[in-house]
Amino acid sequence: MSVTPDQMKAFCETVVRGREANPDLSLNDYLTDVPRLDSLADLPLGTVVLVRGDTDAKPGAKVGEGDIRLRSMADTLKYGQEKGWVQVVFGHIGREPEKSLDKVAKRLGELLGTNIPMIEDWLDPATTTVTPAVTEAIAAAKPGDVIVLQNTRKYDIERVLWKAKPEQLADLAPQLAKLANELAEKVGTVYVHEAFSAGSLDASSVAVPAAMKRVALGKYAAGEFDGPMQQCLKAALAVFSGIKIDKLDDMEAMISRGTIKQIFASGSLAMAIRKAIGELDDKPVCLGAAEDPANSKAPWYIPPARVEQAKAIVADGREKGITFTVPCDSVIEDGSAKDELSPSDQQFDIGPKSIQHFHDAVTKFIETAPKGSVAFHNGVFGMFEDPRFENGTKSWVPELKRMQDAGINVYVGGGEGGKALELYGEESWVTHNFTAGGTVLNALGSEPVPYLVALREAAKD
Ligand SMILES: Nc1ncnc2c1ncn2[C@@H]1O[C@H](COP(=O)(O)OP(=O)(O)OP(=O)(O)O)[C@@H](O)[C@H]1O
Ligand SMILES: O=C(O)[C@H](O)COP(=O)(O)O
Repeated sequence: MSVTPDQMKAFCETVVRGREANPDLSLNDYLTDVPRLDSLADLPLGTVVLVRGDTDAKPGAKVGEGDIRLRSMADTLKYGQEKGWVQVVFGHIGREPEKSLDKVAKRLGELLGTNIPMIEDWLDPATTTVTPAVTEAIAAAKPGDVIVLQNTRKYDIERVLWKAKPEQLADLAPQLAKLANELAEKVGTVYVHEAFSAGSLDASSVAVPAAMKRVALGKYAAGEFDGPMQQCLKAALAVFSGIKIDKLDDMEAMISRGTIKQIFASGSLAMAIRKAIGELDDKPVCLGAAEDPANSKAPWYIPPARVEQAKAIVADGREKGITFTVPCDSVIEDGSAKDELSPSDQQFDIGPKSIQHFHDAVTKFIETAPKGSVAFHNGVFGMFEDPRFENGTKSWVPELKRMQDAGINVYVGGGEGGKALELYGEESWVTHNFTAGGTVLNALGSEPVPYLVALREAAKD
């Protein structure tokens, strides 16, 4: 089966438009429609299977170090090995095109107890043609072998959909169709997605499935959606922090599901909520440099429209009986803490009063929430990579343990929040720490997970 440019355009439109394309579909609708790995059980020995892997990892010296995403792929790859498939794993590492998957291939080999070759140049970017190195390696492979293709982001085509508007898709579709058809023709027409964290609009995860005869979601990714994610859909407390202001959209979507009783907002994005509460309660709040239009390009800039959105969230939330807990002081550039920011101050962390405020709010949540309630945490409370601004995050992590010790089920949405847990606490302090930040927010929030949209579309035919 090959995909025409027009079909690719329509396929990518559905993925790029996301919720707008299918406003009535929930996460669970996507999960119902996407086939699972077991649906491929009938594939014969020697079938070549393209596996979009969770290769964005930093394997350390020993197994267990920096390779959680690679270990998460092991069950799916072992299943393929037992079936005697030839599995061709491809995926990205980091954002820089020159980064290499060499250590990833080596660690995957250690995990599977086999030698895994990596093909350095697998695509001719000038013609979007799969190279003979790939066809030769596949021809030489034995049933059960695994082959890794170098970092997909090495080739520009991988990232063309990232910022694409629907009206640009007609121009992009021919080359995307060529890529998908080349892989289908020269590698194989069976595609398994086992990259839970690959939430971007990468060609390998959202365009390539369009040319595939059979697609399936890998065992680990399916387990994360079917298990912990289902619990998070029932969260009573959601903690949103970090710098990405668009997390307000996800907060809104989580609230609309009706289970949230409390929102804690911290980090830079909390400033929008803090200002919104100030305006609603007639107690004006200055956000300092974060609301100065001169900084409108900065990632920590809070646009007026986001304050308006936050006002609507708080007003609507209060009507539903939801309480909002936000910081009441800030640590600024010189390391000092201030209750009120002046126009030139930039917030880098929450201050000591806020740390106490969140501690007290956790105490109240523990006292009032029934045992077995769910708390979901995303992000970090300050620029924690700099020791001067780590206190807010460092003091928050033990609060997760305090909740878990009190019988609350605590889920951490990966990303920087997951890193902070590793740094200031232990995995055992929470019920589950996801291996991905963006995917978890997509799944719980306002937009569907792009690869689930693509798999669902591909499975339709
Ligand atoms: N004032 C601030 N408050 C919070 N984070 C900040 C602040 N200033 C800078 N940052 C940086 O922002 C990053 C975290 O923000 P972000 O919203 O990206 O969270 P994340 O956990 O990476 O998100 P995701 O869960 O989506 O992966 C950290 O690297 C942190 O240092
Ligand atoms: O680390 C991650 O969150 C995933 O690998 C996705 O990476 P990306 O945000 O660079 O697409």
